[in-house]
Amino acid sequence: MQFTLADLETIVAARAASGDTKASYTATLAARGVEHVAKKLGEEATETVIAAVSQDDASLVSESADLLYHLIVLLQVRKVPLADVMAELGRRTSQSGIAEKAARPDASGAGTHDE
Ligand SMILES: N=c1c2ncn([C@@H]3O[C@H](COP(=O)(O)OP(=O)(O)OP(=O)(O)O)[C@@H](O)[C@H]3O)c2ncn1[C@@H]1O[C@H](COP(=O)(O)O)[C@@H](O)[C@H]1O
Repeated sequence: MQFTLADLETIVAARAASGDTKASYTATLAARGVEHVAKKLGEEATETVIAAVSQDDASLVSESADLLYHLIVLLQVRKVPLADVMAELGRRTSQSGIAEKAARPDASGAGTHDE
């Protein structure tokens, strides 16, 4: 069976709850709080961007895994279930991203999706 983000969320929740900062990187991150985890997530996002534009596929896969892991830890520290994120993504499948952006209250009708 394929490993899923929900499986990772279960592992991360258990490791964060363990408080075992000697044995668990997750526990170390969680103990340092949301601001530290958010900073790490930003660093991993930057490393993923660099891999995307200038490194090979293996590097992009590795940096993407780091990015998703740190996002799961951030959600855990904020006590936001991954299921809430998946439900939001599921809700969005009812329309295209372009239609969604045009329907926003602040949409001016000008501009493109790249802005
Ligand atoms: N998927 C991951 C995962 N991806 C990345 N990392 C860690 O994220 C860190 C990123 O490296 P960096 O160089 O950016 O950070 P660092 O310099 O090591 O750390 P800082 O001092 O900067 O905080 C490394 O220590 C990686 O080992 C992960 N650590 C844990 N997991 C998963 O979480 C599970 C539990 O891990 P522990 O909590 O460590 O038991 C593991 O079995 C994995 O399934």
